[in-house]
Amino acid sequence: MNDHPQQPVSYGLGRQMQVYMQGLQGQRPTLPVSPEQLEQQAKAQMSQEARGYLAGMDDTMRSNRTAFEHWSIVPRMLRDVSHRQLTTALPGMQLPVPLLLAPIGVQSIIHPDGELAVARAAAALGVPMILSTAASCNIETVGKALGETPRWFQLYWSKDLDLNASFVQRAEKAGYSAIVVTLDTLMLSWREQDIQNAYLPFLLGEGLANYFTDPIFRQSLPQAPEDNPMAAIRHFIDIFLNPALTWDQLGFLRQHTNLPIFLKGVMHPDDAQRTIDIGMDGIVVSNHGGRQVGGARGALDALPGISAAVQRQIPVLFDSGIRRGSDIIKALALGASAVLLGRPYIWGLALDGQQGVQTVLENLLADLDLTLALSGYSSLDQLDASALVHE
Ligand SMILES: Cc1cc2nc3c(=O)[nH]c(=O)nc-3n(C[C@H](O)[C@H](O)[C@H](O)COP(=O)(O)O)c2cc1C
Ligand SMILES: CCCCCCC(=O)C(=O)O
Repeated sequence: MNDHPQQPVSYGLGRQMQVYMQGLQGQRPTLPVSPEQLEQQAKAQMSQEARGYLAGMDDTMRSNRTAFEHWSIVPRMLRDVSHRQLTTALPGMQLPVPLLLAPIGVQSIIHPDGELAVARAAAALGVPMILSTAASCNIETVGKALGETPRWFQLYWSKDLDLNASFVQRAEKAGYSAIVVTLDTLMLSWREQDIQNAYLPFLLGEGLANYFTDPIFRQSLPQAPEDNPMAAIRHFIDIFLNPALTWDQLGFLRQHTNLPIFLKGVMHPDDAQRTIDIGMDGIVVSNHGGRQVGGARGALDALPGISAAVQRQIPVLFDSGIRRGSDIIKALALGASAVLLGRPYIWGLALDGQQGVQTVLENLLADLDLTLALSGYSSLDQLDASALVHE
């Protein structure tokens, strides 16, 4: 089954046959295979607060999905797709698959093992993970759980420059190989469900592991967070909100790390050009999964214009609305080098911890591998806009 050394048996045909063979022994998949059913089942077992926090603006999330529906793959036939290549090259690194786990904060509200369960699943499959600044488990502990698996660190740029530098240095020391600075969350949006539930996990001290373990953060407090958590939370809120941030301040990061720096949340070609002008290494086209700007453009609709502006000078990554293998193919054909998976792995986490995340990833990679082959492509670099029509 696995005659190609670069392809683990769990992709494509291997995964498909494994599931059918288990069916012959009376076993059914433990998690829903369809993303829609997975979402429904996961939400049904979450607390109202966790479900509300995971939500986004309905209209922007709908735009994200509609954008995918307007592009169709045009399959090509008889092109020998017996050996597929899912690796993708980014500056200074080779990714085993064109997929990374998007930074998602405060996973302890979804499952008690949170980011650790996700890291173990990522490590089992070699899928790179991006750890959020607002994680419920710290940079070093998650780094250890990942072993040799590639990991990136997502930075929320706070008002405290020394703290930003400290986070990046900790990430570098713990083996993280890129920094992702998120631009679209300098403040939290008007989140209707959270407001209705009067719930924000950070105010309960959740999702602050990186802050509470940081020497720079700790030295700004009157007392240690363990002794006076409310003072620590108040200081966090004070420095987190940073609406005054501008492009010219990002250069500071360059002086503090040699790691590649990606800017996440770019939705306009001029902002993509600005990213190149200030010497950054990559872009993540994203509207934060429809969580920040209501009435915003679907992220995939922004991708062709940004790819055209960037002209492959730096890699363009993509997220917001990836649910199936065909979605990944569409994003890659429109110029992305890789995609970030958001909520689907969190639904797997909610339903079955580490195993749930692993199953979601195995299914998605199998779907990607088969859809790529059946569309007539054997490697990702063959994909371009000619693989699609817009209708
Ligand atoms: C509950 C939740 C928390 C998130 N936390 C972060 C975060 O801490 N940092 C960040 O850059 N993006 C965060 N994101 C955005 C994701 O990285 C990603 O952009 C988004 O989930 C992609 O959309 P999708 O979920 O529709 O695939 C979060 C998203 C969700 C759903
Ligand atoms: C006040 C802390 C906000 C952290 C934001 C985490 C995030 O990106 C999201 O909820 O979305």
